[in-house]
Amino acid sequence: MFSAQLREEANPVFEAIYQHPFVEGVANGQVPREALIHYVKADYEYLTAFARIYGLAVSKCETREEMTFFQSQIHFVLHSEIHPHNVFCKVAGVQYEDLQKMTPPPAADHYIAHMMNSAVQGDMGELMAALLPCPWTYQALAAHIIETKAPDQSNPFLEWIMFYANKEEGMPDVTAELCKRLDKWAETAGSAAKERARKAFLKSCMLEHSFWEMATTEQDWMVPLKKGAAHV
Ligand SMILES: Cc1ncc(CO)c(N)n1
Repeated sequence: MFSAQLREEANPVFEAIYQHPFVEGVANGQVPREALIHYVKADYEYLTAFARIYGLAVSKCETREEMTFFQSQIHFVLHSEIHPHNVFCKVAGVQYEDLQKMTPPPAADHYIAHMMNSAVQGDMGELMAALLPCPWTYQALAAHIIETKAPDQSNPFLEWIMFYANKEEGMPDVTAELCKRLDKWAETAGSAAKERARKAFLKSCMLEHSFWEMATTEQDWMVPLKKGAAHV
């Protein structure tokens, strides 16, 4: 299966994500407050972009069944994913509303631009391949935390972990859905198209890792502008 091949090739990136200090901090129930805040600020912008990209996906669908899937994902990103953000806000002791106006730092900006580019320039396979590491790496890292740490109520991130591990009632398995659709696409796609999808997938995996690093180091643009001014 195409998706299984991609997953195999990306394995070093998945392993690096499991070992990233931010992810280990979630596993151990301790992440620096500033890193949590930086993450939520950037991820709010990232998920807004993600919803737009799912909108572009809707515009490329051939069938209503596909449209229904992507529109349900828009709803998931805009509404359900508020929950894990609120878990981080609660631990950091901040109001979610106060974190909703960031200019995405370079790594987040790069990831957003890569997904947008794949959606605009690519076919449906490339688009899905660029989007897939988002649910897949989170589901995998959450499953890895459960397996290795068996977190309980003493971990303040427990609900975050359970959310992304897909342990909540009625949660759709987005990773499985996207894999199924990507594999179906790959059955008839040519080798050049599959190569573009492969590259888009691997780059998104790398950018997932960069995103954790961006949060941990509180990455920002190099030159500060006047306070409150947005970067271009
Ligand atoms: C950067 C990033 N990747 C994946 C997810 C999971 O949806 C998220 N919220 N943010």
